[in-house]
Amino acid sequence: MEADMTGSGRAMTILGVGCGLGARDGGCADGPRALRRGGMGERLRGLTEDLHCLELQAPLGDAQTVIPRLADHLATLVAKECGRGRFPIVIGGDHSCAMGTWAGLRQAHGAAFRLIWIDAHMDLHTPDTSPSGALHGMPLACLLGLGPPGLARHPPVLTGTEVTLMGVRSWEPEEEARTSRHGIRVMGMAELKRLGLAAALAEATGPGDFGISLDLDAIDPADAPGVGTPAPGGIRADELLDALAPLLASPRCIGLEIAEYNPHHDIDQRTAALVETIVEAAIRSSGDPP
Ligand SMILES: NC(=[NH2+])NCCC[C@H](N)C(=O)O
Repeated sequence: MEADMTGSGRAMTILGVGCGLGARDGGCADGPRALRRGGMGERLRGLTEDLHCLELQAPLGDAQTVIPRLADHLATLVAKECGRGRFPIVIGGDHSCAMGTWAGLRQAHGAAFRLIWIDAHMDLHTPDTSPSGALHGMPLACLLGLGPPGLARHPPVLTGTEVTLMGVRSWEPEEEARTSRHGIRVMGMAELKRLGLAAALAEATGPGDFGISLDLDAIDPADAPGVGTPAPGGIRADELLDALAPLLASPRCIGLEIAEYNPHHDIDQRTAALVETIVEAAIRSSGDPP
């Protein structure tokens, strides 16, 4: 992807995806709107000459019908923005948005890329293994081509060996079996502590292009309470920010996704502020030399 350099960094497009149908607690459907009403877009526009903000809202309907369509729509938009040389930042909504984000990037990005999936959960279910039936527990499986027609991506967007799962601490046995079967590298909290987050991320990204999918529940609930499926013992927000900022500055970073912001559970706008800080880091660093 050719970056469109406009003095203050590369051109960026924020795509909000107002959908919570994939989660049991659907409050994350209000995430993008809450961020917009809180003034995030305006503040970020003050930092860069070239920021576009788009927002998709899930129509009424059942998850099985709406989510595959929304994913296709999002994929088309992401591919279009990338094709124009713009860096895509997708903000969920529940994590099922990943089915669209990375399909779009696969469509638009000529070369192979690795995906860093930072999450408390593995999101590797298919409908026959899921304990909840919730589609936000399935997006990574769908990207690997698993699951029923309509949900599974064909051809697969990624192979397991292109994916690293980071920060996971809540999963079902069938998901763990899939990580081994598909050769997915898993870095749990103990390994992140041992390696240090920056070194772990460097290993996960490898030498080539990469994308980042951040489920906010990867972060410790003390720092990011505004999520629907919190899991104790997560990554501390300041450590994540420190480790993530240089990656977001890298020209090898082809896209960023931040999912699961649920304003109804947020405390003192803590999670909203964190989302904004991460996006701000992506914008500020984009002017840095490679
Ligand atoms: N993206 C998420 N927050 N996923 C949570 C999934 C939780 C659980 N593994 C399930 O499938 O129901």
